[in-house]
Amino acid sequence: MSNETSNELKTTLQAARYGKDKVRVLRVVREGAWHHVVEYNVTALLEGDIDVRPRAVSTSNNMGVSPYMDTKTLAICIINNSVVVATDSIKNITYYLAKISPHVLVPEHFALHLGTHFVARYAHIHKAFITVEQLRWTRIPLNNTQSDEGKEKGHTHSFYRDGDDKRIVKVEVDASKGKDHLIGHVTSGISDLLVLKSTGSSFSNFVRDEYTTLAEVSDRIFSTAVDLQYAFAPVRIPAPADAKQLDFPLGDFMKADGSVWDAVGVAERARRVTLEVFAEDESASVQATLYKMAQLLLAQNAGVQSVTYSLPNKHFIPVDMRYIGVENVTPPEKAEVFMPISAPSGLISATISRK
Ligand SMILES: O=c1[nH]c(=O)c2[nH]c(=O)[nH]c2[nH]1
Repeated sequence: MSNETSNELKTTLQAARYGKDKVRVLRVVREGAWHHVVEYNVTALLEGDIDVRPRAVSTSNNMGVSPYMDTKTLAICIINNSVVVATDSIKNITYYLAKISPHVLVPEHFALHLGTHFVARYAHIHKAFITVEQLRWTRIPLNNTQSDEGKEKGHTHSFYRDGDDKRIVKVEVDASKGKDHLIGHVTSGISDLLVLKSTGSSFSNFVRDEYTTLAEVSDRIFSTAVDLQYAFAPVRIPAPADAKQLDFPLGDFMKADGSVWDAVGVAERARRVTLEVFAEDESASVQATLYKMAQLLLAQNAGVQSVTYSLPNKHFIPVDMRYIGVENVTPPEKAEVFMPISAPSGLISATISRK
C-alpha cells in the first residue's frame, strides 16, 4: 500500500485502553514483630478521552510550522500525547498506592482503591481496569509461635509457597456517570488450583453412536486445574474528598447497600468449597461436579451473584502391559499405572447465577 493510500484511509477509533501489565509488587505490613506479606502481579489499564490522533490534520501548513516540514513530520508534531498518563506513571502510582493504601493486604480492596484513584485523579479518565493476581505466601506453621491475640498460628515473619494457585481479582471502576457516581464491578476467583482424586469418579450414559470409542467407566481418575470466577453485586464507591484524591473510605461503601462486603471470607469459603466438593462428590461427570461446586458457593455467599468454573478434564490412561503378560487395564478400577496425557484435555465450563 502506498503512503498516499494510507494517509487517505478513513478510520474510526472503536475502542482504546492502555496501561501497565505485570507490575510485580511485594508488600510487607508490620504489626510490631507480627508481619504480613502479600505478593501481587498487577495490571492497570485506563479508558477515557485518550485519543491521541490530531483533531484536524492540516497539510496546508498554516500552523506556524516551518515551511520545510513534510506532511509526515507535521502529523507527528501535532499528535496529542497530552492525554496520555504515561504507563511509567501508572506503574509508579501502583507502587505508591501499595505503600500508602491501608487496604493493601486485601486484593479486592487494593484494586478498588487503585482504580478509584486513577479515575478521581485524572479528569479525562472514565474507567480503570485493575487485575490483581495474588501469589501464595503462607505463614510457616510452628506450634510455639502465634500472634498476640492468639488468633493466627505460625511464624511471625517466615512464609512459604504452599501452592501454585493464585487468587485473581478483577475490578472495573466506572466513572462514566460522573466522578461523584463511581461504581465498582468486582470479580474474584482462583486459577491453577491443581487437584486429583484416584477414585470417586465415573462417566457413563453418554451419547453412543458411530463416533464413540470411549468405554463407560464406574471408576476413574479425575484431575483438573480449577479456574474459578465469582462476581459480586456492583458497589457504590464514595468519591475521594481530599485534594490528592487518595481517600478511599472502604467502610462507607461496605455498608452502602446495607450489607457487609466480606471479600476475604468469600475467598476462603470459595477455595474450601471447591476443594471439599471435589474431594467428597461421587462424581458422575466433570459437568455434574462443577454444578455442585457452583451451587454451594452461591448458597454460602449471599454477596455473590454468579459463578463461573472452567475445568479441564486431565486424562490419565491406564498403561496396557498385556504384551509382557501383566494385567493393568481390566477391570478399570484395578488399574495402577497410568500415563498422564498433557494434551488434549476435555474442557468443561459453566456460569451459574441466582434466579
Ligand atoms: O466428565 C466427563 N465429561 C465429559 O463430557 C467427557 N467426555 C469424555 O470423553 N470424558 C468425559 N468426562
